[in-house]
Amino acid sequence: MNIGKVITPTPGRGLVIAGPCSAETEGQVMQCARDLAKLGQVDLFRSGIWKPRTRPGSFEGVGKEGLQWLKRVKEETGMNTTTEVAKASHVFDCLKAGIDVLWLGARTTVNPFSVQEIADALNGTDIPVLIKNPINPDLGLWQGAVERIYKAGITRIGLIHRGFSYHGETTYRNVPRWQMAIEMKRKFPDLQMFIDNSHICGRRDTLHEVAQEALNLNYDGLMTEVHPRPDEAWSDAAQQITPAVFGEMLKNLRLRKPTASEMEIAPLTELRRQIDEIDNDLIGMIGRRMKLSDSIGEFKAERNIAVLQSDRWEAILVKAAQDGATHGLSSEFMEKYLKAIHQESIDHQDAIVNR
Ligand SMILES: C=C(O[C@@H]1C=C(C(=O)O)C=C[C@H]1O)C(=O)O
Repeated sequence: MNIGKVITPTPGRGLVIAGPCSAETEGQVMQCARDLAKLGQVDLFRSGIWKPRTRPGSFEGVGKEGLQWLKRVKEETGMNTTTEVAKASHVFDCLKAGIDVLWLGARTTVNPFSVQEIADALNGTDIPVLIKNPINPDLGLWQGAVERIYKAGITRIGLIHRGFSYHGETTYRNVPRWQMAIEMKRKFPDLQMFIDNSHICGRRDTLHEVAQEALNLNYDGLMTEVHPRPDEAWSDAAQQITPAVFGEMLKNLRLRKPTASEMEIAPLTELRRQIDEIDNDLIGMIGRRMKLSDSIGEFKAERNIAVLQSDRWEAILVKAAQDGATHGLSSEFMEKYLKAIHQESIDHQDAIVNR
């Protein structure tokens, strides 16, 4: 793949996409745009024109009319503009109105029919496209959307990480699952990656820390929802902030260098060698552990005993959580690590008892 940048990087600072969740009135859009333009750091002004809402009856966007407001934003402030498209007619309307960048929302990425419809509508154009992750943590859908848009001839594509829907207690509106984004960066190293901290957080007080985490992970920039009067916003009020608060946040974020010169990172060579050695030892030890599990599997096979032994497993989990804590390992990590080991151990024994 030969993919170009959606936004040309500005040395020394991260890229910034900002604007209200929804375009509500011309006045609201223009006020937000003027205040954001004053910050002098906004590369792309965002605003939802068509809003995919979970249930009917809530504000579903102003529609086509709002595109003219975005046009005015560009004329008056010089900022490029972007909005979400969810079907072919949206694409045509945006192209006609001179919108600079389009984005596919999470509810679109999740549906290959919709993505293909948009890809077909884009064919023959060269407008840049940003693709949000799908609602559910399915990397294939995110990857598939990139491939469909690329096949339509679009050569400037970027990714927006907006987190994943999660059923259960969490402090996030959409859990980040950073590993999913790291994996997408591995698959598509040329694509710019933006953090949509607004949709991950769903609230104002954690926006900064999530944006900073993304910069620590070498993201190219952020997309944040900014509203002149957040509390009065017609959609997603709880996660929007004023242009002034946003400006403060930008000031306090620290951009990290992607890497450093060979000479500067030379001291890491020895530490990395030691890590390689430990990884090697760990793999060897896990292999040995599986051999013991195989022997237990043989024993169970002979006597027709169940593979899963819940009491033993529970005892291992409890002890490991304590041991892990004494070595500074989080209980979340210990649990994930042991579950992976346990599953491999079960798979080994299954192969034996099913023989
Ligand atoms: C190895 C055993 O079989 C299973 C695998 C376990 C493990 O890998 O630690 C623990 C309990 C069992 O669910 C066992 O019974 O001890």
